[in-house]
Amino acid sequence: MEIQAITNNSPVHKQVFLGHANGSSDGDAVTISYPATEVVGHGSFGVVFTTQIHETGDRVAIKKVLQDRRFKNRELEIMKQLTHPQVVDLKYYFYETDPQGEVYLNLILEYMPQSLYQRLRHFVTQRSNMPRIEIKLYAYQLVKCLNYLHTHAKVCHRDIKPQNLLVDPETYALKLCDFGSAKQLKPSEPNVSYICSRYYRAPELIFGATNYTVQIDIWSSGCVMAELILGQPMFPGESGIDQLVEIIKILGTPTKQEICAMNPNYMEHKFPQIRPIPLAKVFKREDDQTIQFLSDVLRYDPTERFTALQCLCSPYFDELRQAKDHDSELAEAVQKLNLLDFSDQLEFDSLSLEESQAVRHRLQL
Ligand SMILES: Nc1ncnc2c1ncn2[C@@H]1O[C@H](COP(=O)(O)OP(=O)(O)OP(=O)(O)O)[C@@H](O)[C@H]1O
Repeated sequence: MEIQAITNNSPVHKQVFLGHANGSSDGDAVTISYPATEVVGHGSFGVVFTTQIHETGDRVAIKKVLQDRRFKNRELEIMKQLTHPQVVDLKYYFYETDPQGEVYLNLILEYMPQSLYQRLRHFVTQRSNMPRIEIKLYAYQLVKCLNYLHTHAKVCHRDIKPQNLLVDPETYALKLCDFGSAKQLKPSEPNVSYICSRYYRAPELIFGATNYTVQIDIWSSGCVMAELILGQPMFPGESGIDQLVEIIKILGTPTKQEICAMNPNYMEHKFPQIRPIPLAKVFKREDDQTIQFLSDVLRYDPTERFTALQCLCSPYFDELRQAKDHDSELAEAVQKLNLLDFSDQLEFDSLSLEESQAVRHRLQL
């Protein structure tokens, strides 16, 4: 879904709740005003439009979704808990009722100028490639975001794709949006496997697993990064099962052990034996570190697949860490985005003291 806005002059005044009030119920109410906007873009779950808050001058995106009165809105509950530089911030929210009595929830979000999908299309239509360093900056921010989401908030996004990654090509900032499919996964409770957009679905989801982990987001992230390099989806499946065929064409047939790691209940083991194509052949112009990173991330076995923290520590990102010693455009971007700053409370809180010291050392902090 794209966003657009047509504004007229009369401002709207709204009583709204703060996105991050203390306590679990609706927090403090404040009044804000903004130019009336007419919605033009429609998505599967609602509409998103953009405006500017008069009182603060902040540009925002307002996502309006139909609220089922029987349930708490999970997207709202999750967004209220999240604060991280690589997560689109929930500034305020409010409810409104239309003349038919339907209730809508409006999420007022920090605005970002483009999606990564639009950014990639810009290069594809110019018949050029996204610069390698731009890909690396986005990939780093994505795994930094996932480390926070998976280890601190214990949330799995479940719909990582270029359309849900918002970027600012001027600063190279990247932020994750659309927590409409996100969920806190509990090891003892099954979860539906029919989530995530097709090209980015982890193989364990295609195998129908209901005991999957946050590692499904890592697979999707690998697919996104591969797409930024190739200029097109790496696994463009035409249907649910064809998605698996596309994966097998490159990674080869999964072994029995790998199938068992993806879904121990999957009994059908009859697959044609296809040999893997080395990733160095798929990504002919990429260096060894890039190839190694992609092969660490695009693994069938979710327990073998790198975690977000292992991704952050990958030598692939050393170029960003080393940039701080140079006087360059890259050093400036890394510094302005605070990419080498980590919070013990938000990003390393699942680690022991020794582990977090070792990680800090590896991340050259
Ligand atoms: N904070 C934001 N700033 C700018 N654009 C945004 C923002 N949030 C969402 N968008 C735009 O709106 C689109 C749809 O947003 P989102 O994915 O949250 O809605 P959705 O109804 O879940 O959409 P979908 O059709 O993907 O299911 C995004 O792909 C992006 O282009």
